[in-house]
Formats: sequence, C-alpha cells, structure tokens
Amino acid sequence: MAAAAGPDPANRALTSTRFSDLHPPLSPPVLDALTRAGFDYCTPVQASTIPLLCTHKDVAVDAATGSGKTLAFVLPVVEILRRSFPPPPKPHQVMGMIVSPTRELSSQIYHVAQPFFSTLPSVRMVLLVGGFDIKTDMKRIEEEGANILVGTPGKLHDVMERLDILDFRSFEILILDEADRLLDMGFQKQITSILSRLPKLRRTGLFSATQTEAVEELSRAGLRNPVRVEVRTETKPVGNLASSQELAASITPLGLQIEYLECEAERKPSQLVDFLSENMSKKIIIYFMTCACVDYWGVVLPQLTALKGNTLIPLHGKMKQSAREKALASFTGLPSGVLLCTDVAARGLDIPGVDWIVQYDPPQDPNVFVHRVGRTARIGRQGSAIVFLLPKEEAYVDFLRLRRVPLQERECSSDALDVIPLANKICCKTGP
Ligand SMILES: Nc1ncnc2c1ncn2[C@@H]1O[C@H](COP(=O)(O)OP(=O)(O)OP(=O)(O)O)[C@@H](O)[C@H]1O
Repeated sequence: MAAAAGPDPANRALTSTRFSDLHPPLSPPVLDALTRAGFDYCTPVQASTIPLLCTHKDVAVDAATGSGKTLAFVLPVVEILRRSFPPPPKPHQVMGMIVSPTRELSSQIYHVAQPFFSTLPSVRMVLLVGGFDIKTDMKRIEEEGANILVGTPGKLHDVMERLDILDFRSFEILILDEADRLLDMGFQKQITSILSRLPKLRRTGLFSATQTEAVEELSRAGLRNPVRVEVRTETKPVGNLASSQELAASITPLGLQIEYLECEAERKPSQLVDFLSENMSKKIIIYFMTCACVDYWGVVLPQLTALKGNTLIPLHGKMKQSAREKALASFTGLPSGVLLCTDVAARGLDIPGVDWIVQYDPPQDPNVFVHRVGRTARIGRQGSAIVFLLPKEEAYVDFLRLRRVPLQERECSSDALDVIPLANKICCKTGP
C-alpha cells in the first residue's frame, strides 16, 4: 500500500503544504535548494507568510520560537530579487536588507540564506556586523559590490551613512527580525535613520516571537497596511490554570516542558550542580544575569569533581568577537555539554540538539523568558526548561502563566552537595 502523503505525523510543526504547492510558485532553483536542504513541507508561518511577501504585501509576523521564521523571509527576498532579472543588479545597487539585533543571529541568517542566494547569478550578499573594522567592510563593498545587506543595525547604519556609492533607488524589500529586541537594545535611532534612507515604495516584513508596544509603533512607522500573521501553538493543560482562557494558545512550542524549582539563595548553587551531574549526557544552556556570573561559574564548575568530564563553555558579550564565535561553534558541534551564557545567546540562535534550558537567574522580562526557552524544542522536537526561583519570586509563576507560558513545579533535591565552600576555595586560589 502506498504511504500516506504528508509530513511525518509525529512532527506537528509542519503543515501538509509543500513548498512546491505555494502560490505564487517558488522558482525551480529555490525548490531544488530546498530539496537539497531536506525541506519539503512548510511550517505554518512559512505557508502563510511567503505568499504574502511574494505578492507585494507588508507583513507583521508573530510566531513561536523555532517555527521557521528565517526561511519565511529569506525565500521571498530571493524570489523578489529573481523577478527583477534580467538584467542582474549592478554591483552597488542594494535591493534588500535583513536587520537583526545580534552579530551571532545575523551571521546565522547569512549562512541559512547562502544556498538560496547562490541560485541567483551575480547577486552579492554581504554580512555587516559589529566587531569587525568598518573600513575593511567598506573597502570590500567598494571593490566587490553589495546587493543584499544582512547585519546589525549599528553597522548597517554606519555603512549607509559613510558609503555614498551604495544605490538604494531600486530597493525592494526590508526585513526586521526580532523586531522587539532591535528596539529594546536601543537601536531605535539607527532603525529610524535606516528607514528614512530607503524608498517608501518597498516591501517590509517585521518578525518576532514576542510583541511589544514599541513593535506596534515601528509597524505603524515602517509598514504600509501590513497583514498580521499570528501563529500560536495549542497547549497541554498544566497546573491549576489548565482550563484558563489565557492558556488557550501557548506562546511557547508544543514539545517544550517547562518547570520551576523554588529554593533559598544559598541552596541554588548546590541545586545547579546536582542538576548538571544528573544530566551529564545532555546538551544544556544555562542563562545567568551578568557576564561576571558567567565568568565566575566558568571558573568554578569545571573544577568540581561531580562534573568531571563535562564540557563547559562560557559565552557573553564582553568576550572578544573571535572568542564568541569560537565558543558558539564549539557548543554547536557538541553532542553533549553545557553553554554558560548571558542573554547574548537568548535570541534566534538555532543550535541543534539542545535538551535543556536552565535559567539560573529568571529574567525580568517575560519576553526574554520565552526566547531563552525557545533554544530547545525547535521545529516540532521535544525539549525541557527549568527556571530557578527564590521564595520571594514565587509570583513569577502566575505572572508567566498569565502570559501563556505553562509551567510545572519541580521538587528541590534534598541530598545535593553544598558547593559554596568549595566554590569559595576555588575562587580564592584562581580569582573569579
Ligand atoms: N519547513 C521546514 N521543514 C523542516 N525544518 C525546517 C523548516 N523550516 C525551518 N526548519 C528548521 O527549523 C529550525 C528553526 O528555524 P528558525 O531558526 O528559522 O526558527 P525561528 O522561528 O526563526 O526561531 P526563533 O524565534 O528562535 O528565532 C531550523 O533548524 C531550520 O532549519
């Protein structure tokens, strides 16, 4: 009997719409590139957004973490450029721009987009992020050209200001990814200036997994009659709010189990070490509040006998760019291990095989919580997350549940080893 058509029924992140079913149709070279990458069926956000952007609509997209937003904007950018052929764009004719808040995320988008842009002869995509000398970037663009700019707002803005040779008159499409983060990282001025330099008759896509008032405002300022695309996951009943209306549609992925562990401040380190020693074969990301905390635990944890043999990698924004890239690449390639980081790694990063997200310090902003836990359970997979709370932070649980984040309680481990004296000894010897 022939196998039933459709995506793997176990993967509820995919629709039964194939990329080859979309209207207007994607071009054969893009469909071939999708097949080579193993992408056959669209996710809901792709099925709804790609046709809209390809038919001259502006979109404001709000979809869960790990739901495939990157391809939802990369494919339309490629198709829109293809339509302007022939002739191919001149070397300094900029046709499109993809803006995202961090260097790591911009670099990830650039690499996801590369196989699709390589189907367009003579189109040059350029990555522009902080941490590299602007003069080198400008010289490269002058000599080699740039038709698509991918980067962070600060660097993109600087290059646009300084490089007269860039011609934006035929500009077609602007994408603002992680729009709320772009704004709360203080890039409002650069975004406004970038918008003012682009032709008004363009398409704009605004993407995020979390919406804020500021995003609404940006949408009003930068988009023309946008179509709103909101994709939510159904939720499993959790805790005493199981039937609550607020939980009707979760803003976290379906395959994600979230727990909270309540304990006194002095017991937190021992609970963390206990958790890590129980999960030695797992791939884990731990979020701390500050760069100093990451440095501290990056010194202490590797020296504890209980964690011997575990790979622990620190990553924060005060590290040199080359060290940041190395840390991320090492963790990405590991089958198991621990990334100790700040929110520099909270958004958009697509790291394969992450089993657990640990929030040693809960973030103030529920949106940050959603992005952190979204580094696991991506595209229909299973994943788990745990947040450590102090007794005085108990209200955080209801606060999150009301924002459609379902959580379950986890018991503290009673026989966890007290690691504070050991940690103090280590830090006295080596310095934090
Ligand atoms: N149609 C598809 N079929 C199978 N896998 C896909 C499909 N689309 C995307 N993916 C994979 O899903 C993962 C998540 O995609 P992506 O990074 O675009 O998510 P996102 O919605 O941007 O997440 P975040 O909000 O965290 O940035 C990636 O590994 C990507 O390769």
